[in-house]
Amino acid sequence: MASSNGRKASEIFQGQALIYRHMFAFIDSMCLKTIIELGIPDIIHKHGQPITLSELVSILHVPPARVGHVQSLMHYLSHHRFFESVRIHEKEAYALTAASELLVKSSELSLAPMVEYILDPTLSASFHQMKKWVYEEDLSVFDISLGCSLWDFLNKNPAYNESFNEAMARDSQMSNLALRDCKLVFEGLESIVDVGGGTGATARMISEAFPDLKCVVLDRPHVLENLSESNNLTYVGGDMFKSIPKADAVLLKWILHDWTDKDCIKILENCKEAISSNNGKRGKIIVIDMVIQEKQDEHKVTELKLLWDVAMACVLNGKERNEEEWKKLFMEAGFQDYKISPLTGFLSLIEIYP
Ligand SMILES: C[S@@+](CC[C@H](N)C(=O)[O-])C[C@H]1O[C@@H](n2cnc3c(N)ncnc32)[C@H](O)[C@@H]1O
Ligand SMILES: C/C=C/c1ccc(O)c(OC)c1
Repeated sequence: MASSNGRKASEIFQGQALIYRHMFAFIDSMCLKTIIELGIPDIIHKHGQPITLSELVSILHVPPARVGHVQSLMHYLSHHRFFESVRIHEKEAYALTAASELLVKSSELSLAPMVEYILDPTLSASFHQMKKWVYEEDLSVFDISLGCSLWDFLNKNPAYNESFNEAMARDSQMSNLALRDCKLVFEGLESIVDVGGGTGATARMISEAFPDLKCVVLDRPHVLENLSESNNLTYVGGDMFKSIPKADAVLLKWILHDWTDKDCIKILENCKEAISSNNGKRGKIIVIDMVIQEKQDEHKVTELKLLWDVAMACVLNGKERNEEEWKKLFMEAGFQDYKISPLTGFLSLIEIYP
């Protein structure tokens, strides 16, 4: 059977399925948010073994009439590997997977604060402004819906500021898992400044792994309130567009994807200035960010990187870049050479040399 436009019906139905998948993608987000709010990963974790539906709904005090709905939620999320469905004593039970272990709030690696931050209704509702955003030069979806940039919004709202910083720190804990093995990257350095280093989750790990390396975190003053310094870890409030403390190396983790090419070049020039006066030693910039590699990467990995690209474009007019785009930035900022290495599943580590 062919339709009037000549496509096979089966192809048309695939198109329909793709539309329905994307139409309901926000319900994926809400399912994720809901299991965190209900504390289901925490309950299974505390249970110490796979939990049956009846045990789960009893702990949650779910009214009998709603048990079937909780089952639907668990069935759907098990299909997506947030839970593993196993049988114990002839009954279906749910176990944690690698993904839901990361949603246990007490876990050192919990990403629950990241999900809660991203899915806050005020922030996520801003994405309804994407049509306007296409036409408004220079405005982010936040500029349109909240009347100010993300950074100004965070400055004005301490609760959001704290939630954002916590979300970013959680991501840094994750990349620390890989970064702590990159000893060669930090070898020979006497000092490093983590520009836009947030509350210092990355710098703290580096300062502990390298007790002789002097680590400085530069960030907006609002981010740095009430943080405790150590022997080799200090915090400086400031603006990376104005000046960056001098050091042998500069770390930029998840900074450049927040900014336009023009802003990135300014930041990189300031970084170059910061590493310029270390007694003839060859300093470097260490960038941790995504590199879009459509040819090498698995389809799913590229899908995630391209989704981040759209997200960063919406929230900050930023972007994720492919190697060519990165190279262009580095050369325009006056650097000679760079080396890209894989870090986590989707973040790369790029060393840039003057
Ligand atoms: C996406 S977060 C990344 C934080 C941290 N590097 C990480 O990966 O977890 C970007 C950081 O840049 C900081 N930032 C934004 N504008 C800045 C500026 N003008 N000077 C210094 N830091 C800035 C923000 O406060 C925030 O901590
Ligand atoms: C809703 C805003 C989220 C957000 C903003 C800036 C970032 O760099 C980021 O990635 C880690 C996420």
